[in-house]
Amino acid sequence: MVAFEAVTKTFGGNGKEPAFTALAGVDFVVPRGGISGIIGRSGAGKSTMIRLVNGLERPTSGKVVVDGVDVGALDEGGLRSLRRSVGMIFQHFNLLSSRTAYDNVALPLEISGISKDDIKRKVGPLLDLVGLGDKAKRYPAELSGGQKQRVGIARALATEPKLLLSDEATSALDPETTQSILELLKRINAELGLTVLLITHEMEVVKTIASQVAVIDKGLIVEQGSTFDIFTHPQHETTRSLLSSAVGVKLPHWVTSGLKSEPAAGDRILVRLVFFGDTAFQPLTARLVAEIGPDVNILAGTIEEIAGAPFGSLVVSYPATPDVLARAKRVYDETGLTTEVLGYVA
Ligand SMILES: Nc1ncnc2c1ncn2[C@@H]1O[C@H](COP(=O)(O)OP(=O)(O)OP(=O)(O)O)[C@@H](O)[C@H]1O
Repeated sequence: MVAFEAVTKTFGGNGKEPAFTALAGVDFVVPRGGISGIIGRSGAGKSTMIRLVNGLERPTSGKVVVDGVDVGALDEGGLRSLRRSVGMIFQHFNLLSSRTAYDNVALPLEISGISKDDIKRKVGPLLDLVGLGDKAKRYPAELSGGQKQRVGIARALATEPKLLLSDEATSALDPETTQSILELLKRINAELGLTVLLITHEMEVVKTIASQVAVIDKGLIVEQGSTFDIFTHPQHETTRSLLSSAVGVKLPHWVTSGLKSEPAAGDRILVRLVFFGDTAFQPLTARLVAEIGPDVNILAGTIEEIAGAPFGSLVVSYPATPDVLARAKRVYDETGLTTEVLGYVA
């Protein structure tokens, strides 16, 4: 649906200031009908990517292709029709405060020259779809953040786009409202078959709804793939650091403060066990205890859902003696459990 082909984008460079490279050669494909995420820190180049998709910027080199069309080569008329087929939602909703929810949703249809009757036929069902059928006459000031974003979503859908771009759409919302907006986006994606491309700095957002993700750092995609793979096997340092607060268990300070990289006699080993796929459904802790004996401590654990699949992580400790270590290894080898040695404690 969208393809970035060796895209670079530099800003400035024609006056006294040197040119700034916002995108340094990006290759990225957004499959049709899916939900894809681009995640990165502030200034990484996320918004620039979105602005290249809807033609607000042109690439310095390379191509951005949307639904078979080279966006950089479009004239004004071409850009207008592109923008009708690409909906957009924003962090701060961008609603007109002088217009009711109904009139905000109607705006893109008015601009397209659609008759009042046809607008009426469209706006009502759109407000129903986003759960605001009873708020048509409310002004933005009378709506909560989540409700405003629902109006934003209905407005973005008014021109029946094939692609929905979401620029930090949940960043200004509390966690509960964020979840409800993400659920709505998921439903729209499934019911309308709309392709969704979202940019965010929040791993939670990607984890909840995106089936594939690209991690951008200083204008380069450093890692991309299925959300589950990226979350469970992050390769790049930026991904690991973005993930650290979103996935897996946090060890208590009293554990981390005493952690050593080499064992001394009598120490215990701390191991993170990661469960996913087939291993998520096996009674592995019982097996571990049966094999090692009762001296297995569970220090922390969680099971969460990543892109719809279960992912568990459990931190255990047991004596770091050769005999126990060999028995534990046998369990891991036989079950295919993924493990990571975190260190040793006295
Ligand atoms: N029009 C512009 N002129 C000059 N520099 C720009 C322009 N637009 C973006 N940049 C620079 O390009 C870099 C990438 O910006 P971009 O807005 O794409 O980042 P981002 O990942 O979306 O960050 P944020 O999450 O903070 O919005 C930043 O350093 C920014 O200052």
